[in-house]
Amino acid sequence: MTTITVDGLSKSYGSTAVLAGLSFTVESGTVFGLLGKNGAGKTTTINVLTGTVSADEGTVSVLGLDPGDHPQAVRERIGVLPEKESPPSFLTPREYFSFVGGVREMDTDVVEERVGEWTERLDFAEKLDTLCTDLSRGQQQKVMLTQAFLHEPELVFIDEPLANLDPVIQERVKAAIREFQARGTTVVLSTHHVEVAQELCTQVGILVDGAFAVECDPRALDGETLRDVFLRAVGATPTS
Ligand SMILES: Nc1ncnc2c1ncn2[C@@H]1O[C@H](COP(=O)(O)OP(=O)(O)OP(=O)(O)O)[C@@H](O)[C@H]1O
Repeated sequence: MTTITVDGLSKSYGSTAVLAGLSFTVESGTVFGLLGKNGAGKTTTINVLTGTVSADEGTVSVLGLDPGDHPQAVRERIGVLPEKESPPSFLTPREYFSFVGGVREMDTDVVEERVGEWTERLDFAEKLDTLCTDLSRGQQQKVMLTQAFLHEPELVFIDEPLANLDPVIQERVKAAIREFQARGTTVVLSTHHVEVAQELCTQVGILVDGAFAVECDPRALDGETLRDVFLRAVGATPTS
């Protein structure tokens, strides 16, 4: 089943063309990696797919819906961890998850059970009643990851999943992403960590000049690393 279809997507901010005829599809159960240099348009692509930024041209379908026409319906069915986002400073993680569970119309015992699973997985149970403003950057990232997966959506968008996390927790997040993928969840992640993308993703697209210069399955590279493919795609010379 196809979860995302993008056809001829273009987006400019004023005179700055960011996306120019971007086309791709994402099948269900894929971990799709969006790669590209700073400013290549990864966040813009995610924003269009999640209905927070409108497309100038092209057609976009997410879970069978056009996020430009039905942003709320799309957002109800997806999980998102946006770039540079922090949990509300004035709430504790427990209060925030309760709020998110309410918006997601989840039963309180289901929220509690999932929060229990995630706090154990990411090792932050002792911080559940600390104001988010007093959490470290990594602890805030743990809270944001938890909220993105809390309602176990069929599609999750994550901008830099491993940002600020220590190596132990990074491994646990990777394991969680693989576990959700095995259950059929589709994950779209944007990252600068090409080694992580090579490890986790079943499909990647490298954005150059507003479209994918390369689209590949990083598990099927012929004796090359994804880093080499990336450097070549963006016009830099791979190191040996
Ligand atoms: N709201 C906006 N108004 C004007 N320009 C914007 C806006 N949002 C993004 N841009 C510009 O669009 C381009 C693409 O930005 P975007 O955040 O999508 O890139 P990115 O690939 O996610 O970058 P990075 O890897 O640095 O996070 C950049 O040149 C950015 O300055």
